[in-house]
Amino acid sequence: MADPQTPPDTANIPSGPVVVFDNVSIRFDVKPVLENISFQVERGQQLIILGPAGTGKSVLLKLVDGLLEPDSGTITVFGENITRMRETDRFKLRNRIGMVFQESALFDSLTVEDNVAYRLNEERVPRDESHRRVEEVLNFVALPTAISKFPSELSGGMRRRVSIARAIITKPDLILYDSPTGGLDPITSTTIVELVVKQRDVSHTTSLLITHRLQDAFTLATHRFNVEADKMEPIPNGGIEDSTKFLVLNEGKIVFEGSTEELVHSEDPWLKQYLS
Ligand SMILES: Nc1ncnc2c1ncn2[C@@H]1O[C@H](COP(=O)(O)OP(=O)(O)OP(=O)(O)O)[C@@H](O)[C@H]1O
Repeated sequence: MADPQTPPDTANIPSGPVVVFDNVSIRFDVKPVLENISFQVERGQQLIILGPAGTGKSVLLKLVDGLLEPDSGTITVFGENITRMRETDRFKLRNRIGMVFQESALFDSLTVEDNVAYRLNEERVPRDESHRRVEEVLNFVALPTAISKFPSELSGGMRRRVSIARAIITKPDLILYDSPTGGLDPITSTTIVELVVKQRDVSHTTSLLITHRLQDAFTLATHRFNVEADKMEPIPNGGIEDSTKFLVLNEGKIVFEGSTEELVHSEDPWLKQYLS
């Protein structure tokens, strides 16, 4: 690879939005989960998805990754309509997307190295190259000594780092984070948020990120990664990261879409209550 610190090669991404939902609906049995959802994510943007439990946030990410198909509407990713795509094409598309699943979703029987190299092994990348890339990416997530360990030997925060390493090893054009800080204590959560900010600011990868912690969402929106100092810092003068946008879902519908400033100044009573 693919030094994880260099920006992805975006030459093969057509210009225009990276993700477009046009009037997308999905139901399970008779239960509507997402209804008439339309939004788009521009290249280099970070879309933070908020909303109460069970409102369809994870389903939305799975639709982007082609793991679920909508009942109606159209989803375009990298300029391609993925709505009724053949599985082989969908597989190729997924190779360009890094997914950080809820609760890490590591394979317990595989070492950290084999978890992180999973996609490289699928692509039959030679073992020495794969090993080098795993080392690089584990350095990026500040976990170089965990390479031979099994997930059960790691803390929750370390497992989350491994999961991020696995998602970024292919240098994806799009990263989907499903609750990367879910279930972690506040201090560990901040270290994971710092890693997400680092990945965002070093590589400028487009991303969608679900979080239940409003504090994490606002940290993402108000901080940047200082490469020289190798740490996250607040944007000076109360600045806002302007590539950050918010989407708030409630009961399967979009109740807010816009910038950080628009979110915090919204007069919508439900939103004010949710954010309080
Ligand atoms: N494969 C599935 N089959 C049936 N129902 C499903 C499936 N996936 C999700 N659901 C249902 O869809 C609804 C939305 O689920 P989803 O996981 O997207 O919510 P969420 O907003 O991510 O919730 P949380 O914040 O708790 O993670 C829930 O009622 C869930 O039970």
